[in-house]
Amino acid sequence: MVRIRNLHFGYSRKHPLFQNLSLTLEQGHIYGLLGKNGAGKSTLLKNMVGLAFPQAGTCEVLGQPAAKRLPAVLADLFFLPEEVYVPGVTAAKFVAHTAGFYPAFDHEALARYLAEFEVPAQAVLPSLSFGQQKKFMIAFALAANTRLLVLDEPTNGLDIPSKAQFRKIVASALTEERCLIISTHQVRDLESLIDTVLVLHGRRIVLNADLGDLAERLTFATVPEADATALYAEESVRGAQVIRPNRSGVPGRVDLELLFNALVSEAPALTHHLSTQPSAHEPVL
Ligand SMILES: Nc1ncnc2c1ncn2[C@@H]1O[C@H](COP(=O)(O)OP(=O)(O)OP(=O)(O)O)[C@@H](O)[C@H]1O
Repeated sequence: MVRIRNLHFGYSRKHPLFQNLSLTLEQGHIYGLLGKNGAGKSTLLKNMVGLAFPQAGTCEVLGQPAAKRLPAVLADLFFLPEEVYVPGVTAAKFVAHTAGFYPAFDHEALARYLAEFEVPAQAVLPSLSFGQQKKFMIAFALAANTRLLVLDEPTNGLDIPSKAQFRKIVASALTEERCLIISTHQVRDLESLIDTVLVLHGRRIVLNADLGDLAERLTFATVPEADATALYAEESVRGAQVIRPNRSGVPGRVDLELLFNALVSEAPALTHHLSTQPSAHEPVL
């Protein structure tokens, strides 16, 4: 679906955002792209959808260079930016004018998603609240039924019930043929939704791991005091939050926020554990 090799990119030559960044994304998965503010999540997504061009290396989407923006690729790819723009027309008119660009567009699914999100289907789009506009565009993006769907910070601006509706709708829209990439810095919004976590840090992808695999390798706990078994520890009001090797092999819950903090603080014991422990999956680091 997406194949990036040795990508170099920066808005100025002096300050590269990515250096030798490589990443492969497959169909049938929901990827969560995590990174600190300014790490370059949106920019990486823009490279994938052909809105920013590699300075070196390659970025292929659906087997074609993303930068070529071939019509056949664009018909099978939907990118929803963080800031949504809606024209001054009704939802019905927007759909009538735009759905035709996506041959697999599913009108019934759109009606279902809008009902779930409680967005009035007949509204003039700019008269909707910002959150409602965003929900309308998320529903449209999912209904476009493209094989590749790229959502940049989709949960920003959504209220608490809408975030749960979002997770339910997105989970229902995944098929074996589709690949969804969702960027966020609000880790908890995606915890129960994604199956693979990508962490962008220090100009490259420092983690590309299946959540089930991580749950088999690591345990996450809050303990009175961290000891030498901890791969990473963080003080909290309730004690020390620790990541340890999972010696039992029984998968538990992955605390994405703690894992993210550990990775961006470049905890050497964790990095070593993840890069050396045997796994049924590809090496994660
Ligand atoms: N069009 C642009 N021209 C110049 N610099 C840019 C442009 N877009 C982004 N940048 C810079 O590139 C860096 C990465 O920005 P980007 O929006 O990709 O990060 P992000 O990880 O998505 O951040 P956030 O989590 O805050 O949304 C930032 O320092 C930003 O200022």
